[in-house]
Amino acid sequence: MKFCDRLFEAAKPIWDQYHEHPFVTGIGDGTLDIEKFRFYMIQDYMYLLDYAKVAALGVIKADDEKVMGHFAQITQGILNEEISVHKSYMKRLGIKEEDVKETKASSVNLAYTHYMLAVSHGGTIAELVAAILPCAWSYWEIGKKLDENPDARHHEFYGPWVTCYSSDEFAQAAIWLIDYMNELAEGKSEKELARLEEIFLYTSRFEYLFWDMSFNKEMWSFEETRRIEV
Ligand SMILES: Cc1ncc(C[n+]2csc(CCO)c2C)c(N)n1
Repeated sequence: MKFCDRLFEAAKPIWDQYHEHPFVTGIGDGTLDIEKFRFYMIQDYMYLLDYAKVAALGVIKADDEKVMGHFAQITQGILNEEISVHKSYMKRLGIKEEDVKETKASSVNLAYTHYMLAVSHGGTIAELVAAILPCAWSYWEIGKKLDENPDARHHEFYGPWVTCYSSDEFAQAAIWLIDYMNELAEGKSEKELARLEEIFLYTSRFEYLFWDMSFNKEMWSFEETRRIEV
């Protein structure tokens, strides 16, 4: 059994819930309230900028030239391709650059990105990969599942999102990270593997919370700052 099979089994109870979440099913059948998607887009745009920084830390932490190049490609892909899907949605939704700059990160978004950044700054390359793997891998799983509905990619509004995340390019990015995680796990002690699994499960949980926060348009769930607008 490869290490990623173990990770997949351990995370299954969390990942199964992504597929049932109303935000995800709503993208698939086109019923998701556009205002919820608007909230998600702005928070996700901020998330991606931090993810691009984490991938750039991969360039720093890796010592193999090919691996360094791959991480550089992830950063480049996010900044120049994935973000272009976000930009086109933002245009359709009338979201301006200033709107994004003026918006604060939600509690879940901040906790998630700062957890990834902390693990990546302080940890090994294996810990960095464990932290970012649920992001790439679970979106691929979600994209594939949504694409099983032949109408999903043709939906007038959510179609481009489904097409983007079920694309071969995203599949390849996820597969590369899975293979690299398996390679990094080889020869590690059970203590080290358990630490990698712990990180993987934490960011898997954050992925669920990100869907849920978007569905509820939740910024900070206490009275004082509830008035922060998006
Ligand atoms: C909260 C959140 N989680 C995951 C993704 C998806 N994603 C982000 S970067 C990347 C490419 C990795 O190679 C992928 C698939 C997202 N957009 N937002």
